[in-house]
Amino acid sequence: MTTVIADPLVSREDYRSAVDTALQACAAYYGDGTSPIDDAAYDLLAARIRDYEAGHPEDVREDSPTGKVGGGAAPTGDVAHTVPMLSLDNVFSPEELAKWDASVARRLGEPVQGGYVTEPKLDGAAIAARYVDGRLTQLVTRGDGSFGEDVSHAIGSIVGLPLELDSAATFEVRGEVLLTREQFEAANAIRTAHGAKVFSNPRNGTAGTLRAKDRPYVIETTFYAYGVVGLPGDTHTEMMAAVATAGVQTTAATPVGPRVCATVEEVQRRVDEIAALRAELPFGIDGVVIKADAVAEQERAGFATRHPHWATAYKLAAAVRQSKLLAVEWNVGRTGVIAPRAVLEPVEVDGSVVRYATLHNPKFIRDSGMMIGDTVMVWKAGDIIPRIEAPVVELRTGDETPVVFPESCPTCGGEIDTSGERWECAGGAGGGCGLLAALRYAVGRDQLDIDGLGVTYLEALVEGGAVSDVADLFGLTRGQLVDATRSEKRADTVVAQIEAAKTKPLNRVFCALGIVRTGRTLSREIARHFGTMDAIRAADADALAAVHKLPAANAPKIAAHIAAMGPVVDKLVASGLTMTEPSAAPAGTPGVAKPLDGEVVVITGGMNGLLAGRNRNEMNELVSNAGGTSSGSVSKKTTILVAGTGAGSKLAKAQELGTRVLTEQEFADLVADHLV
Ligand SMILES: NC(=O)c1ccc[n+]([C@@H]2O[C@H](COP(=O)([O-])OP(=O)(O)OC[C@H]3O[C@@H](n4cnc5c(N)ncnc54)[C@H](O)[C@@H]3O)[C@@H](O)[C@H]2O)c1
Ligand SMILES: [Zn+2]
Repeated sequence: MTTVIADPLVSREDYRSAVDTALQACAAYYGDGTSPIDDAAYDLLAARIRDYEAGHPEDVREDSPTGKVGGGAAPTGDVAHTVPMLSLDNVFSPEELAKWDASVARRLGEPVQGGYVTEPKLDGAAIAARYVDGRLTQLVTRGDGSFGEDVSHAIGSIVGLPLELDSAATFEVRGEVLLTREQFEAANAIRTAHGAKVFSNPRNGTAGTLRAKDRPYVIETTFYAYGVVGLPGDTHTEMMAAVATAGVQTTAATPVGPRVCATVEEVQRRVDEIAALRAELPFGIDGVVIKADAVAEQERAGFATRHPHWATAYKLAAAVRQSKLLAVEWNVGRTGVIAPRAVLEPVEVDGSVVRYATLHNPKFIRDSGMMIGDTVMVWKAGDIIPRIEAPVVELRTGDETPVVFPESCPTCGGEIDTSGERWECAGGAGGGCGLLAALRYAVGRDQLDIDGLGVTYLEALVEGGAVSDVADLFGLTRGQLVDATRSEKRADTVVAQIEAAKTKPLNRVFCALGIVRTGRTLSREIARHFGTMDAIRAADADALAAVHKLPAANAPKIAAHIAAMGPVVDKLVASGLTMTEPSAAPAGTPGVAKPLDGEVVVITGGMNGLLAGRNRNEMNELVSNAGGTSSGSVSKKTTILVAGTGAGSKLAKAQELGTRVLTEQEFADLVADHLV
């Protein structure tokens, strides 16, 4: 594909190559919707071609797109249209609108008497839907205006086009098939799940979807009627009302639905109104269509080859433009989410200059296959944040480079939690950029177990400023919790859970601090080793390195983080949390003998009876409290295997090695003193 020529065409070669480019663009645009150039680029190209042709009539190619529906290159089928399906003329300003109004008056020999009806110019694909005796029998694309393709395979997947009407009417309704913003999101999720390329914008997705056969999945689209052949009526308005009565969807119920205007000034006001509503609509529009309402006046005004004289499209600023992806920035939000943002070559979209677009999350970047240097289509969704979806791979030059993903938090340099779709800073636990992640961890079942505080509620508390570290959870009032959870009942649950959290042993409290390089197991070891929070805080790196299982290399980082958390710990102490470990065996003091001293225990299968409902971590905690060491896999070192229900390969292995096997009941008896 040659690139678009920005300068006027001077040579015959330039002209011929411009026509080739335009034809290829049209074939792709009306075909599977994958045109590599945006509408503004196409319109410029088409204007250059028109200008050249005006000055060089002898050079005009027969297949030139000028004056043809679909540029003469849209895929056409073999279904003849009952009445031609035409394109629309354009106006871009109040002056041009006034001129157009004057041209209609000239053709009529007097100003329009029946008024103009304004409708949204829906941005999808035109289609004719044929109802015979009340049943939807055939769908036909616009094609070249005279012949279209049969796309009846799409019947049943288009909202707004019922399979059967209430009456046995026979008529052909015309309108636009489109993907609403919601359907677009759903479509791309389905495409991603099937390993297919995401659609770059709703319009592209519609064209591709309509003509695609044999897809292993169904993509739902929406239809809005804007014309009808075969229903009686003296005005466009009356006929569209009849379409709606028959049960086919029109735009009447949308905020931008049809309105009859007596004067061209009134039309202009409605255009401005629709332009202002554009961003909030559930579907994309690229203009306002203005039609003489009276059928008699339409007939008198007549048709050009490509468009009717009695209608025009007032184009709004382009909502989809192409640009280049210059870089990807990674920003850490207040809740610790590390969000990618596209830096774009500045481009005007829907009337404003766009420099950045959202990229949602790392998975989105991977799924779209985007590279730095790629050409991308930029558009505005319902919100005003500009978006890009997929790169135009046809325009790659080979100089594109992969997007680089961060390996540490761009703000604090801490670790990144990449386990979810959204990446989060896991570095600054207890505050800073990882706050939300830290809080979620702290309230987890294996830490403070305040599971009534789901992420949404935590977010609300953080956003509202009520919580800025883990300790703040213990200062929350019932009122604040009612506000955050929007429920008295939920708030009471949380109040009780917060109260219960105060009785959790030191290992849980320590674990909730989210100290770097420590997890549940190490938190238990540390709590057991030191016995009290004071002793932990007094420990230096060397003292920490003496803890069982704690790698000496990590000790300095852990010590530093514990020190940094001092103020939070002070607040926790003040709130009355437990700062001692019941089963602690402080170094040097000979502990009381415990049932699992020296044992290496593997737990497998589901727990019942006295142990019912304990998850793996709680079982490990129990083993640890009873003096043993737990392990995840059976080896020669294993001394006890606890076989719960459904124990499988681990049990077989233990039997093979001659390891002592205990039932859950036997194990429960053994550690009975430590069951709480
Ligand atoms: N990017 C590309 O490669 C490329 C190629 C070809 C054309 N285009 C773009 O397509 C446009 C011209 O194409 P066109 O002739 O298909 O369409 P058009 O924009 O000139 O308008 C005609 C179409 O508008 C639609 N429409 C929506 N709402 C309507 C309503 N209420 N009443 C009547 N019609 C309504 C219908 O589908 C109808 O076929 C230009 O904007 C051009 O830039 C782009
Ligand atoms: Zn961070």
